[in-house]
Amino acid sequence: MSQSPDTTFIPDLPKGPLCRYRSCAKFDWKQLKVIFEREQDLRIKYKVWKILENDPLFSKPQSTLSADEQKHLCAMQVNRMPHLNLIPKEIEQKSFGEKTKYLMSINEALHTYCPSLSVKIALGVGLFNNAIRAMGTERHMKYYDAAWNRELITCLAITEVAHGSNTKSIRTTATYDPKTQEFIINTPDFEAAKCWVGNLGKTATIAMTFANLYTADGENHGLHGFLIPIRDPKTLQAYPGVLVGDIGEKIGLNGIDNGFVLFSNYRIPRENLLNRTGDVTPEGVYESVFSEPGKVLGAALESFSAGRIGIMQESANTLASAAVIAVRYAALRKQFGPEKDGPEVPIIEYQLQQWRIFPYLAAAGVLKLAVAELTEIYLSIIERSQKDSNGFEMLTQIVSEIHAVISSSKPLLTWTARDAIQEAREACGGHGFLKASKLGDLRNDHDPSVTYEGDNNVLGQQASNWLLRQWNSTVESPVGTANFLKNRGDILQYTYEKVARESSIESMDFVLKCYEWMLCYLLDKTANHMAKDINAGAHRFDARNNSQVYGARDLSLAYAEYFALSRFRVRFRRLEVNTELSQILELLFAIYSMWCIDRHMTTFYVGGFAKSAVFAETIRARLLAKCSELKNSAVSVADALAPPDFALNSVIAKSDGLLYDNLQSEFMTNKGAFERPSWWKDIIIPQVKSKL
Ligand SMILES: Cc1cc2nc3c(=O)[nH]c(=O)nc-3n(C[C@H](O)[C@H](O)[C@H](O)COP(=O)(O)OP(=O)(O)OC[C@H]3O[C@@H](n4cnc5c(N)ncnc54)[C@H](O)[C@@H]3O)c2cc1C
Repeated sequence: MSQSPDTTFIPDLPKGPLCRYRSCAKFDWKQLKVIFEREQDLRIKYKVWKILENDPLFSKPQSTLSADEQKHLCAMQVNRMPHLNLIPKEIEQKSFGEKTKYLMSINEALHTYCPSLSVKIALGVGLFNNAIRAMGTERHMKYYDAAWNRELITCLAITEVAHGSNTKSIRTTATYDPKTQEFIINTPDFEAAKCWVGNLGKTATIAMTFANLYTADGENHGLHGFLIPIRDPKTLQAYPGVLVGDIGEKIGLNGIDNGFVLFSNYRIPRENLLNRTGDVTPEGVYESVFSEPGKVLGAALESFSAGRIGIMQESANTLASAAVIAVRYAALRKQFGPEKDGPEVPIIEYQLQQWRIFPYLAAAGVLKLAVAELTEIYLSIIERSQKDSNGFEMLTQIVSEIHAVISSSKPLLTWTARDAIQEAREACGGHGFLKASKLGDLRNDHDPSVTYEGDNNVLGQQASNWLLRQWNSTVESPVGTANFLKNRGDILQYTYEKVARESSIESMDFVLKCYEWMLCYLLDKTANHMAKDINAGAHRFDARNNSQVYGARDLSLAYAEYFALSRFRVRFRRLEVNTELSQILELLFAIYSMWCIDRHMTTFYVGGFAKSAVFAETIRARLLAKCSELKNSAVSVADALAPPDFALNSVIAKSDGLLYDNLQSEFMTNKGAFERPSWWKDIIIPQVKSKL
């Protein structure tokens, strides 16, 4: 066994009522924490949280701010960033992968503190600069530096009023004028106005905008990225020809100014075309490294994968926060007891409560590790592509598998977090509905992540399309996520009895074999369904759309779960940890995987994998037994997943466990709690003289 990592930088937790359960755990929660997250990443996060906690600009507002106040505060906080020295100079010497990982850790820490803040920075610096790297050339590096130094406020404008998911139908035009060597940007009508663009509403000074590139001969060369000045950076006044505004208050993320813009024959220099994949000569001749315009768009959009990975990391943290709040609360909250006048039982003791919240705690642990694995794979591929002289071409080839993993995993992560928040809200009863519980803010700020950077239901189809291509031709899986498909003949013959004979149901192998069967079955079913429709004369488009429900959609999600579970196993096997840590990790795997299989139960029976009730009964009994086993360790697992109190910021889940003291202080000090309302006179009914 290797030496234990240093955990002394992780602050101890205060003693208090949670120690009743903490003392039952057999493992060291800090050691578990550095399994969920690398020591160096955690150090970065703790540093960020400490800096924010000590800066008054980041102290929590006493009351809910208006949308405009939130935007103001968030923009001020963004401006404060360079002065906080979060990024050391040495980072420039690090490899691309290490540097990106460093920035990702900062992003995660900021996101846990305030999603608006991290998204605003990610849009304004991270995504913008990634896109410049992927689509721009040397002449655009000045924008890269300016965005990094906050001299420019940037945004990414893809979506239009009438087109979001279907980017290919975007209608903004950029027509080249060889006489002046400029592009003329035009919005044909309101439906083609760019909209929902983060940072654009009130602040952006430049927009990376996707528009159809037309040459003077009238030919459309497809979508390209353009750097379009929006506002004067000195005055924030919009330039003539640019009609820009804010779309108004949203359900959450109101620290970000989402905006719309219409361009009226607005001219920009030729050099503002991001020309890594396609260019226009000064004379007006279009040149592209790709023969098909569609490929240009695909390659360009691929640079947004890093954003989706960021969303997954953030969602894993949101999922963890929701589970932590629910678990700590359940350990402290008591309701009912066996004896009429006897002591009450903490609600964590109830099987129903365990079954509702422990799968999310387990999911947080498993998915955190899976996302870490995916991040490593992704960064290593990008690094390889950058070293290769023909990097872009290579990236577009290898990336299709990673794209499939990302396209299925982003929905899995964001939906699991969404569901965890709601279950946690209910699991914390009325107090969970208090704004100070944080669950409402978690919900509202997390919610759009199922839509942006690719709507989950649309994105998932890209994964199932890739899987179907593997199924219908030779399997090409350089990352190895679908190599098992080569063995489809045998796998389709699997039954529960056969798999259970070969692999103990306690083992990770058992779970992965169940998944391999399910994926082959869903692929077979979906492919046959499509083929049948096409043979009957249906258009391919309709055949694909009509094979989503109970087919391709389930396939995509199951593939993401399979990826997460199999990468967890890879990481688990690599770990050199003591028995106690090993056992708790296996327990989390067992709970999450049994819970997932239970949710796919219909498929296992419809597809003939299971025939008698034994399979369902075994899975469910095991899920309940494992939840019960986790009960005494759940608080410590939650501690290992939890950010510090400052970032978690939930009055019902502080690490001191003083639930009612903290609630009392919240009730007693909330602004205006004891004040007569200013409008009291409006509700006084004039007293009629008593007739008595
Ligand atoms: C908070 C927030 C921030 C955003 N920030 C930005 C930004 O900075 N820049 C930017 O350009 N955009 C941004 N967007 C826009 C975002 O990218 C789009 O909303 C997203 O791509 C989805 O597009 P849409 O809204 O047009 O939905 P649509 O594509 O119209 O989808 C509507 C519904 O139809 C379903 N649907 C669509 N097609 C199919 C199909 N083929 N099969 C089955 N179902 C289908 C979808 O699943 C969805 O439920 C942001 C959005 C939000 C909410």
